Amino acid sequence: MTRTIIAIAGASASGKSLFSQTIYNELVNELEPGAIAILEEDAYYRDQSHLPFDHRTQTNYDHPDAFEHELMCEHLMQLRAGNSVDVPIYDYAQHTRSDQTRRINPAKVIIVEGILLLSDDKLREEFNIKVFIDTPLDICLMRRMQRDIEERGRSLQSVIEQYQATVRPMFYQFIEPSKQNSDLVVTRGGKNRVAIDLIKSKITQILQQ
Ligand SMILES: Nc1ncnc2c1ncn2[C@@H]1O[C@H](COP(=O)(O)OP(=O)(O)O)[C@@H](O)[C@H]1O
Ligand SMILES: Nc1ccn([C@@H]2O[C@H](COP(=O)(O)O)[C@@H](O)[C@H]2O)c(=O)n1
Repeated sequence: MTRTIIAIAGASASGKSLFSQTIYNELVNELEPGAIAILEEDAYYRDQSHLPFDHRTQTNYDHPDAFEHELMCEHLMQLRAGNSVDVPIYDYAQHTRSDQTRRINPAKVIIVEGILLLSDDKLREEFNIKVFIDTPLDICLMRRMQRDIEERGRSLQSVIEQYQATVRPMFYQFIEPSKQNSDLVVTRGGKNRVAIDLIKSKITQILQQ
C-alpha cells in the first residue's frame, strides 16, 4: 500500500497544530477507521530525565539538536512500511518525556507537524507534501505567550527571556530559510479555510486512488 506523509511546518505558535488538527478532526469521522493519523515533532524532543530540572530549563529547544530526529525518521519509515510505532509523549512543564507512549498505527495518510521538519534533509525525504504555515512573528509571539502561560506552565518572564535568547534567533537561522523547501505556503495559520479545504480535498483524492 502506498502511504502519503504530509508535513506541516512553521514558527512556534504559527498555527501548525490548529491547522493539522482541524483537517484531522473534520476528516476522521467521514473516513474509514485508520485512514488518517497525526504525529507531532515535539514528541521527539530528547529525553532529559537524567538532567536536573534547572539544567533542563536552559536547553535550546529551537535548535535541531534538541530533537531525536533519527527516531522520528525511523518511525516514519516504519509507518510507511505498514508497522505501528510507539511515539513518546512529551511533558512541556517538566521539559522531558513522560514515561508514557502513544501507539500510532500505519494510516494511509499521515499528517506530521513541527517547527523544524523542513530543515532536516533526512526527514524531508520522508514527506510527500510539504506545507509551511507563514504567520507574522509578532502574532506568533502573542499567541505563544498566552498558550505557554495557560497550557505549558510558564511565566510571562520566562516566555519573554526564552523568546529573545533562542526562539527568535533560531527561527531566523533554521525555520524561516526552510520555507524554501515547502511545496505550499499558507498564510493566516490555523484558520485559513481555503488552505484547510484544499488539503482536505487532496487527502480525499489520495484515499480514493
Ligand atoms: N488563525 C488563528 N487565529 C486565532 N488564533 C489562532 C490562529 N491560529 C492559531 N491560533 C491559536 O494560537 C495558539 C497557537 O497555535 P498552535 O496551533 O498551537 O500553534 P503551533 O502548533 O504552530 O505552535 C493556539 O492557542 C491556537 O488556538
Ligand atoms: N521543554 C520545551 C520544549 C519545547 N519548547 C518550545 O516549543 C516550541 C515548539 O512547539 P510549538 O508547538 O510551539 O511548535 C519551540 O519553539 C520550543 O521553544 C519549550 O518551550 N520547552
